[in-house]
Amino acid sequence: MIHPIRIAPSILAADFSKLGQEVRDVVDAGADWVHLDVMDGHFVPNITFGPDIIKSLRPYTDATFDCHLMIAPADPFLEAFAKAGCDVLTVHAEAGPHLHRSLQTVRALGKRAGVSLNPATPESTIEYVLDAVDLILVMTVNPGFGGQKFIAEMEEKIRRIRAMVGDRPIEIEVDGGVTPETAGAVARAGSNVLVAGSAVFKGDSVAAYRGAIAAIRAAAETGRG
Ligand SMILES: O=C(CO)[C@@H](O)[C@H](O)COP(=O)(O)O
Ligand SMILES: [Fe+2]
Repeated sequence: MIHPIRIAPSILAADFSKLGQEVRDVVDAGADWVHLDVMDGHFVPNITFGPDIIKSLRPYTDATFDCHLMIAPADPFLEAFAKAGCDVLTVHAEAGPHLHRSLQTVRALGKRAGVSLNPATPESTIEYVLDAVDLILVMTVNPGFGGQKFIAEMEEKIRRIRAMVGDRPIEIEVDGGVTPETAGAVARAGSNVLVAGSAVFKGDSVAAYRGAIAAIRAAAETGRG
């Protein structure tokens, strides 16, 4: 199944003193989804925000809220993130021993279930949960921080995941170091949702956000062929 290219700016790189406005601006600038990086200082060495902040951002746009949960355990918090207005809830395969249960819980909450793999985690980890998954997020940096360098070895992993998914209607997302320079390769390998934090928010105006999103989208469309 061919999904559209979607650009999902990560507000991790936005100005935290005016997050609502940043969300509105980046959607006005052409973002398809808004990527929300939730970090707990335990699963990853950084802390960001939780469901209350996400709830406060919800009125600023109708765009899909793509919630990347870098927390362990995740299960006790899934309902709170669902109620906060997240549309996609992605848990890390490494975050707990009962991945299938986490994914079932997300779907039971009426949300799309995502699973994320750290760079060192092989795609075989998710082979037996594919029918419980709506989205696979391939980390192309080690999670925890924005502005890191894209790990090129992940292109092969995306390709293998694309083949493993087959005809299932699963979206493949890439996250970390995505720029107009790397977008073509990840789209060619088979991903369709491209997260970009610093590449978008390094701009200082809505016009700059629009230019960056358009450049990433154009590179992805060209790469996909
Ligand atoms: O999940 C993460 C980091 O853990 C990402 O979503 C980053 O926020 C992406 O930032 P850039 O690499 O695009 O600057
Ligand atoms: Fe992320």
